[in-house]
Amino acid sequence: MAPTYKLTYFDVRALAEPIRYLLAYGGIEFEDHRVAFEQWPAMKNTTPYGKLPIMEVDGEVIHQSPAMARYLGRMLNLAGDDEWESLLCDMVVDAFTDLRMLTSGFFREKDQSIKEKKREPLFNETIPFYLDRLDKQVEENSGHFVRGKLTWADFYIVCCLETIGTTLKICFLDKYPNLKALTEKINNLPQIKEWIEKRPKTIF
Ligand SMILES: N[C@@H](CCC(=O)N[C@@H](CS)C(=O)NCC(=O)O)C(=O)O
Repeated sequence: MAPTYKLTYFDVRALAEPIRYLLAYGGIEFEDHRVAFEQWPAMKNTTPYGKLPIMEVDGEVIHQSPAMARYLGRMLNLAGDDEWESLLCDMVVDAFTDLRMLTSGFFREKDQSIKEKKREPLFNETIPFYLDRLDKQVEENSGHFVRGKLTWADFYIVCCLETIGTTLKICFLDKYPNLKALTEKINNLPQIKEWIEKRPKTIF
């Protein structure tokens, strides 16, 4: 019997969307469980590290969005062709995560004066620093992050870049043609197009 998959996250795209993309790409049926923010405090301590997303695979709980994406990537032959290429996927996702942590820290910052201090260096230095490099990596790897091959790193980064753009209200892709082309390539895959059409419409 095929394993069962239940993905639990908030009713947003953000860190669950790469997982949803990969499940959709693989034609894997899954329960897309969305928790209301008001329900979360009561649920937090029932999760392994007090965070979402989590995914139940045949009832076993797994967590950490990059680990989940990597797991699905291996299952779907989207982790490169050998250990080295698998490492290349991990490295670019980990580098991207450094950026993501900074942008999500900014987005969540409640103290407006701290937020304003962080704004200029984040928008004018940090984000361009990372996006220049990510764009160059795609250019040098024939349109993907790893050696011209479709990998889970493409899915992970394309989805999370979209969230960075939406949450920080910035349209940066026009400045980064290789990231833009990769985003269009992923979003135009037939399974992903179908998922985008049917997924719930959410704020980010
Ligand atoms: N490293 C984790 C981070 C998970 C994470 O930060 N989740 C946030 C939502 S994006 C969360 O659960 N926030 C609620 C909380 O911390 O109480 C991953 O990649 O899955």
